Amino acid sequence: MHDSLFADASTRLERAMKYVSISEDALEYLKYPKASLSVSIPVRMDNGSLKIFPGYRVRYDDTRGPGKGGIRYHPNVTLDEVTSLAFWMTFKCAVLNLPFGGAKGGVAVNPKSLSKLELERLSRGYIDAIADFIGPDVDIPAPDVYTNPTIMGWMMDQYNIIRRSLNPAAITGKPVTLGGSLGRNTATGTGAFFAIETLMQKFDRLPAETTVAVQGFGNAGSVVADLLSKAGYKVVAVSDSKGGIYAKQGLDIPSIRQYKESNRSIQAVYCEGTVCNIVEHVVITNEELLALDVDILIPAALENQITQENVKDIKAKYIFEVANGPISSDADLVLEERGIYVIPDILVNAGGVTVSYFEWVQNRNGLYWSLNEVNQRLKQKIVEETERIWEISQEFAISMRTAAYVHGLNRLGEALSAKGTRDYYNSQH
Ligand SMILES: NC(=O)C1=CN([C@@H]2O[C@H](COP(=O)(O)OP(=O)(O)OC[C@H]3O[C@@H](n4cnc5c(N)ncnc54)[C@H](OP(=O)(O)O)[C@@H]3O)[C@@H](O)[C@H]2O)C=CC1
Ligand SMILES: O=C(O)CCC(=O)C(=O)O
Repeated sequence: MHDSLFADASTRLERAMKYVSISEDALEYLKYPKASLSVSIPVRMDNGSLKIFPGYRVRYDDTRGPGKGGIRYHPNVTLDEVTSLAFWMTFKCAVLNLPFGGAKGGVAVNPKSLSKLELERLSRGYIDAIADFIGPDVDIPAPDVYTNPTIMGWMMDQYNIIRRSLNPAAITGKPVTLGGSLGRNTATGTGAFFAIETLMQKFDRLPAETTVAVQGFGNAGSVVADLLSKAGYKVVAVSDSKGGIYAKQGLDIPSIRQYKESNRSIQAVYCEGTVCNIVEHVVITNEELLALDVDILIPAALENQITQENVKDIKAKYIFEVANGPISSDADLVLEERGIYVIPDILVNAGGVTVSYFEWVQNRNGLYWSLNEVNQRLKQKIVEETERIWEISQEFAISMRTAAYVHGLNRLGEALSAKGTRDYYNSQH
C-alpha cells in the first residue's frame, strides 16, 4: 500500500491503461485533480467559544459535465482522502455514463460531538466557504459518510441565501419536501443490490444458499443488507463503528435497523412492533467480520479495510465494494491471485450518484418522478453497466475492477479528445 491514498487509488488507472487506446494527453490530464480548495470554517459553539474546522472540496475532472460528489464529515478527513474520493467519482460517473465529472468534499470533524445547532452552523459555514467553487452547472455536492438529507437541506438553503435565488439543482440528496428525489436516500444500497443480483445470476448462486456479511450499517450498508435479506439471502453478520454481531442462522435485518434507529447502536434483535428481544448471536469485532467464512462480503464503511495486513484472512468468495476504496491496491492483487471476485466501488455504489443525477434532472425540469420510475431507471442503468463491465472482464480476462476502469477510461478519453487540444485552465469548466 502507498503512503498516500490517492497514490494507491491511481495505480488502478495504471493497470487499466494497457487495455485502452486513448491519447497520451488524456491520460496526463487524468493523473491530476483539476482544482482543490482548502478552507477553514469558523463555528461558534453552543458554549460561546469559537472553533475552526478544516474543510475541502476537490473537483477532479469536469470534462463530461459538472463535478459531482458527496460531502463527508469525519475526524480523519484530509485533502488526500477527498482527492481520492473525487478521483473515484470521476470514474464512477463515466462508468454509469452520467453527464458529470467527479468531485468530493469533506470536513475534518466528529459530527457526533456537535449539537444539532452546531452541526447546522458548520454546514452553513462550509457552504459560505465553498460557494464560489460550486453550483448546478459547475460542481454539485451530495451526502456521504455522516452527512444526510437534513444537512443537504441546510446547505441548499445557505447556497440560496448567498445567491439570492432558488437553486434546487445545486445540491442533491435533499429532503423530498425541498426538491429531493424519491429513492435517493436508499439509492446506494438499492444500486448495490441490483449489481449483486445481476452477478449472482451469472455465478448460478441461489439467494437461500448464499451467506452475507456487511461491514457498516449506515445509509449504504443497512439498505443493501435489508434488500438482500428480503430477497432471501442469509445475512449472518453486520457491524457499525463500535463492532459487529454474527448469527449462523441469519439476522433479522429490519429489526436491527429499527433498533439502530432508536438506540444508535446495533444489537441482534427480533422486534414485534416496538418490542425488541435479543436473539442468539456472537459479538464480533470489525476485523473478525471481514474474516468470516461467508459467500459475499460487503465492506460498506470506510477506505483501506482490507490491506496487505489482513488480506490472507479473507475467506469470502465475492467482495462487493459498497464503500469507496475499502481494498488497498496491493491487497487487490492478492485477492485476484486467490480467485476471490472483487466487484469495484465505482460500479457497486454508483446507485447513489445515479439517483442524484435523476434528482438534478427533476430539479431542472420541475417535473417529479414516482419512486417506481426512479427505481426502474436505476435498475436499468446498473444492470446495463454491470453487464458491460462483465463482458469487458471476460473479453480481456481481467478483473472486474480493471474492466470498470477500462470502461470509464474509454468514455473519459473520448470526451477529452472531442474537446480538442487545450492546455489552459478554463475556470468556467
Ligand atoms: N451515502 C451515499 O449515497 C454513498 C455512500 N458511499 C460510500 O458508502 C460508505 C458508507 O457511507 P454511508 O453509508 O453513506 O455512511 P453513513 O454515515 O450513513 O454510515 C456509515 C456507517 O459506517 C460505520 N462505520 C464508521 N466507521 C466504521 C469503522 N471504522 N468500522 C466499521 N464501521 C464503521 C458507521 O457506524 P456508526 O453508525 O456506529 O457511526 C455507520 O454505520 C462510504 O464509503 C461512502 O463513501 C458511496 C456512494 C454513495
Ligand atoms: O450522490 C452523489 O452525488 C455522490 C455520492 C457519492 O459521494 C459517492 O458516490 O461516493
